[in-house]
Amino acid sequence: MEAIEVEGLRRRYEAAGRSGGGGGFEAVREVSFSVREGEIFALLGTNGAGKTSTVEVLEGLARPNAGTVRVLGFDPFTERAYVRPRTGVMLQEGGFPSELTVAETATMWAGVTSEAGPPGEALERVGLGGRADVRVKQLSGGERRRLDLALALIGRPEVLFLDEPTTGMDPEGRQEVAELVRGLRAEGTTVLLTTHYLEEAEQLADRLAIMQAGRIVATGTPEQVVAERPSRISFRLPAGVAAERLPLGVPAAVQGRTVSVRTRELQSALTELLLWARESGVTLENLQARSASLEEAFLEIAQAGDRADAGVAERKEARA
Ligand SMILES: Nc1ncnc2c1ncn2[C@@H]1O[C@H](COP(=O)(O)OP(=O)(O)OP(=O)(O)O)[C@@H](O)[C@H]1O
Repeated sequence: MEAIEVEGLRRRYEAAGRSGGGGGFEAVREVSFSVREGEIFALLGTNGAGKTSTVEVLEGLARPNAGTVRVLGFDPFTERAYVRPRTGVMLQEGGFPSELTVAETATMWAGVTSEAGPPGEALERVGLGGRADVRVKQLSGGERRRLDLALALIGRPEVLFLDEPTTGMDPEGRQEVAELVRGLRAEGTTVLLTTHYLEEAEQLADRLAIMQAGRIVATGTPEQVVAERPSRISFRLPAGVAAERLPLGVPAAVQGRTVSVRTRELQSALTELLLWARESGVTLENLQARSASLEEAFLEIAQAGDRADAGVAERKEARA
């Protein structure tokens, strides 16, 4: 069953001082995706792509301008009473009173959460068990994110929204949160997260969507998104061999003595290259062949989007 369903979602911010009609800014433009029960789904995109604007609608904090959104089968805005107790939300800025201690904050939060578990258990889970008596204002940025996460977990949610959960954490902290999120998935929790750490998304997400200027421009499993991008072969140009003599059908870029080739046919290009090297009696030093990473795929998509935006701006200028 689908835990989250988004169909044709649009969200517009009205220009200051006016409502309805034209003007304003459309931050989310016809976004559709779904997240299955027990799945980890990552929403990725450059700054301002529309991730938070989308997630806020799913959290019931804002009403869509168009389209439909369902969380556990309910409208999170109009049927908030059914959805809210079953979801956990970790916002980008928790904003809790900084004079309270970690334990007091968790206890206070448990008091306003229906079917809350023991606050201490949630703190232990995020590795803050030993920091219970520390005031919130004395926590590091990464520890505050952990506290935000503990609060999101207190109601033992079926669906968990994590908006940039690991921002400000050191690599070890990020790894711990990744482990925790995997543990939650094993228990059947559905997780929707936004992140700027692409490696994190690649390792953690069952499926993901990349947003650009309010639209989804790529979606699928991390492997599917990456598979659409060319792989890369690189090696040192053997002494006495001119780059033009290389057998690769695809244009190779030569920088200094390093040759790099981008290809969608990694296996056949590599076979061709290795056969040529054997026949020519040359050694290809520093030979590397690898599929694109999610980071490369992301950058390529983002740059293509920027070029498209520039094209639109140019056309608009030409018409003006
Ligand atoms: N309250 C608001 N009023 C007007 N415009 C807004 C408002 N909130 C966000 N925006 C605009 O909507 C766009 C999308 O913002 P959003 O915060 O959803 O992006 P994001 O993908 O979450 O970015 P980030 O990665 O920086 O958090 C941005 O251009 C932003 O400036």
